[in-house]
Amino acid sequence: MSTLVTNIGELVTCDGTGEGGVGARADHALVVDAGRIAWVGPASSAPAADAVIDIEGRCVTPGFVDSHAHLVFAGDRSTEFAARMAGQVYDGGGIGVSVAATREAGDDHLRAALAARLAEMRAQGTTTVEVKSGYGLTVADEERALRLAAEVTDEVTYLGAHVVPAEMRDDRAGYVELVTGEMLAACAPHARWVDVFCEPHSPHAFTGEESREVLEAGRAAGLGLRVHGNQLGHGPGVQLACELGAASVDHCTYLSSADVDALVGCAGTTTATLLPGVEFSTRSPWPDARALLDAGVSIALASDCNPGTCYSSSMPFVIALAVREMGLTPSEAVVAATRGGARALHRDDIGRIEVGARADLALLEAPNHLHLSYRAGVPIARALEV
Ligand SMILES: N=CN[C@@H](CCC(=O)O)C(=O)O
Ligand SMILES: [Zn+2]
Repeated sequence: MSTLVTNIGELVTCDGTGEGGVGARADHALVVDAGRIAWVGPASSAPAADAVIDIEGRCVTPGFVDSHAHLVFAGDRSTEFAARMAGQVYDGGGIGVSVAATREAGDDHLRAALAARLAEMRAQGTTTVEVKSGYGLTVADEERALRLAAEVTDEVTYLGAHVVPAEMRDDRAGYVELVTGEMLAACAPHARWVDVFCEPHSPHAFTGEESREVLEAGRAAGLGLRVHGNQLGHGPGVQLACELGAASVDHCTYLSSADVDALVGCAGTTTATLLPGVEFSTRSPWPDARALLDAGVSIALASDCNPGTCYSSSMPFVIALAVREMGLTPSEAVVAATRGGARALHRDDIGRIEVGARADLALLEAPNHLHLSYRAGVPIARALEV
């Protein structure tokens, strides 16, 4: 069955044309057939279809592609957030609190919590989300998290190397061996990606050499690579991600000029995924997204929704922060949250509204996409059901 979506005041195609590549078109329409975009053009020349949706002059964008989220967890760390707002520094230690609560939780509880978080995201315009494990850290608990994640998304990431769990603190090498051996074997069948928290500034996370072991083992098991890098200070994460051909290196809060050069050099493969909700929730410095874009780095914006460093699932919030604090124009921020996220997942069927792409759409209660940052905090975006 075909559906004509018409009377779109502004259609944001993210097709690479126009300011920031946003490809905004006035008075457009599109046709959806079998879940794909079958036609795009001026509303006045739209073909007939089996059904019609009148958008009444509002704005339609690609659904947001949230390429970094940790959604399988139990427990609450709001007091940790409050302590940080009072000056406490984040070092990854709180992850252990979520690990303990998640191990305790039953499958039904975790499944329901995951579904609620996904519904919250969809209600704010997100139509694709990557989901990581990382709060289990035993073979059975990591396998369970990935199995649950695979029930709701194709973008599933094995993050057994989130931190060294408390019970193995005195045997880091043993934990890396587990992550790259038995745990990987149990988890790889459920996952598309492997990720590692490469952070020498955290006593809980992994060094550059440990991270390399994790990534190389994941790649040998057929997984694509992602890296948490350069979050808490300067470090090897970005260089490692570029060297190994990771799809994405995420955070990039502290970058040297050599890191930026490396990201420019690997922009065809590796996207720098910026997570401004984390800078907001940890009182960290803002990455200079403007400088990265001007240098030729491939950038994306994602929520990093997680119980520790950013318990916000809102891509509009991320867009507003990137505009207000990181130097992106409103158009560039929308592109980074859609087509940029798709690039970070090595996908070209999402994040854009062009013939052949998936019909994953967001509707704005607004005449144009500038309102996403102009009306920060107002719930104007939602996924459009076609
Ligand atoms: N930095 C590592 N992992 C998460 C935080 C996890 C947590 O604190 O629970 C992040 O992306 O910021
Ligand atoms: Zn993360």
